[in-house]
Amino acid sequence: MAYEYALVHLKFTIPLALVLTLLTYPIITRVYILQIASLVVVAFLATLPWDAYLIRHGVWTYPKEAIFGPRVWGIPVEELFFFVIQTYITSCIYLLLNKPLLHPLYLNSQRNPSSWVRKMKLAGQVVLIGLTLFGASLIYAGGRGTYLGLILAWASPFALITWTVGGRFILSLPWTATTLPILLPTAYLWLVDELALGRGTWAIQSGTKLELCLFGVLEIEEAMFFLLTNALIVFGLAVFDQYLAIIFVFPHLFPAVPRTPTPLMLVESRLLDSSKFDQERLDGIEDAVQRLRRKSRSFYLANALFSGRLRIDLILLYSFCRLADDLVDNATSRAEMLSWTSKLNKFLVLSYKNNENRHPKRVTVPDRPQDEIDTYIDEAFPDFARSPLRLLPVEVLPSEPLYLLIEGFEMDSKFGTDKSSDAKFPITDDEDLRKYAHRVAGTVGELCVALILHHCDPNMDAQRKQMLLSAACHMGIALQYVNIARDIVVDAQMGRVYFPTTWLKEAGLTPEMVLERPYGPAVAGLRKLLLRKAFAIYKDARQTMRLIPAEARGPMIAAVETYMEIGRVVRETDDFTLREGKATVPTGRRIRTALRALFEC
Ligand SMILES: CC(C)=CCC/C(C)=C/CC/C(C)=C/CC/C(C)=C/[C@@H]1[C@@H](COP(=O)(O)OP(=O)(O)O)[C@]1(C)CC/C=C(\C)CC/C=C(\C)CCC=C(C)C
Repeated sequence: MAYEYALVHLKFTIPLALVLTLLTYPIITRVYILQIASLVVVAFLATLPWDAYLIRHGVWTYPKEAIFGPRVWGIPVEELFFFVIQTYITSCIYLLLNKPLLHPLYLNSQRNPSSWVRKMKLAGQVVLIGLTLFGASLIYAGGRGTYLGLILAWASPFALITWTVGGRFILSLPWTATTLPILLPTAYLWLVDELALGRGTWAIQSGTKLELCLFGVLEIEEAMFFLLTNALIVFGLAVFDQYLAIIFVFPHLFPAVPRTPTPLMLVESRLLDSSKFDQERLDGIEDAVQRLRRKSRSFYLANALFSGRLRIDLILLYSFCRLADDLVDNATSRAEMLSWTSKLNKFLVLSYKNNENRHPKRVTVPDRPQDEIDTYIDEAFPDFARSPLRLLPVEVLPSEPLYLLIEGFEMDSKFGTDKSSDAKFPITDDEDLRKYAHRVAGTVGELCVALILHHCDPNMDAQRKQMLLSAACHMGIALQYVNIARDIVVDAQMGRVYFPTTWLKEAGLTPEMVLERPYGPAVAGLRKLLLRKAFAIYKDARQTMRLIPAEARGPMIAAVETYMEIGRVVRETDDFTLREGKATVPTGRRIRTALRALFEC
């Protein structure tokens, strides 16, 4: 029996902790490890004296034969371990449920809280003050309310502090990010507690408890203990995430953020007046996330795997790329296409010419004077284009790939031009195809790597950096080939045929024939040829992804693999189905692909 309590850990808490470790391992970051570690220390120090008091006053008792002996301040080491493992379990569940969220999007409640948020925050404070006073009164009265009083009088003040500091943010998060990570571990630990109480592993001394059970032999006080302590853990993590979100999302407030924000930065973030928040930036990031969600399931899923400022900058880069591509694709004439590419080029010229000017302005507060670039954006672009342009992180992106990206769109503008010129189908041979793919996608890979290096390893040696940039460029080409292979029908409807004219000739086709009938055995053969090339390029570049800095490696591999899965689906899909338009990867397969990528990297 000496190991009865230890067996509770071996059977119930440690296995769950191991499973959660496996699940969170691919997405956990250094920042999050520090968050959990800090919380474990706080939980340990806050619980130790309280626990020792309960044991010294006989509220909690442990049969000698249930524990294997060593105690700290009279607390069995198995109990001390419980503080740690409960905090760890609840923290991992919180991480898994919060990872998909981009926490900066929930900062609006700091500056413009809804009346509901205000009222609920106040209500929470009133309830927690009430619980504290009620707990104190139960302790004062002594007797059967003692245990419940000790729980309430100890946990409620800590909950009141975290709720006061983070209540608006907590209330603005989805309930799946706050209530669920409280209830799931609480329910699990209720069951564990009920079993342990039933087996006599530990006991609550009669005369100190209300003799009420939630179910079975689970005392109401024990149920309240686990509910309140898990709420404390989640509130604490949410407060951390609130301050981290402020640090990561406002470069004008925190221009240089180390890979792990310092405690001083967290304090600065806490003391910041929310009037200094750049609301235009928050709204622009929200707009970018919606654009990502609407336009790319692959990259929307993958983006959730990234963290910190890198995640935000990748979303902003995507938003710019997608905006530029849509402006050109939605144009109704070549002249309009070229008008957009010309305006985008001028935007880049102004941004990079004024980069030094832009840089200070980009880091100033939102009421910055309209500068040359902002004025140009307002004059030359529609409303929906303004935030993707304004928020492009030009200060950390090389300009050349962006200019080449626009050149790629200029190649798109040649499709469908006047019948006489052969420019009607600008992809005449393999070289044109490769050049086009390099411009619209290889450049994107280079830009992604530039962001990764800036945020994760700014001092990477030149040779390794060059290897990454080259591989990223090739990987972008591979993804573009997949995109073309999938979108033959869709592209034909836009008057575009990306198969090189030389390929078509060899297959006995002309571009006009593909426009007329973008399916059938000959087209399927060309699609297979293009996918073979895509996977050959992918295979070479894929090896180099191991050089990506660790915290971005898994997520980036997941982004690439979920996109290449489109190519695998297209390879498996019969021509008739493809005729109906884009082949898509079922969400479950997409998620499995991303998880496999995360666990294999
Ligand atoms: C996680 C995250 C948010 C990543 C963002 C990646 C990014 C910035 C993508 C922008 C893609 C884009 C819209 C480019 C404009 C031109 C275009 C449309 C290119 C085609 C993309 C398709 O995007 P989307 O899914 O929105 O459109 P469809 O629904 O498919 O029509 C392309 C297929 C090219 C995409 C190319 C890349 C994302 C670069 C790939 C390379 C890397 C990520 C680098 C990998 C690193 C190494 C070392 C190999």
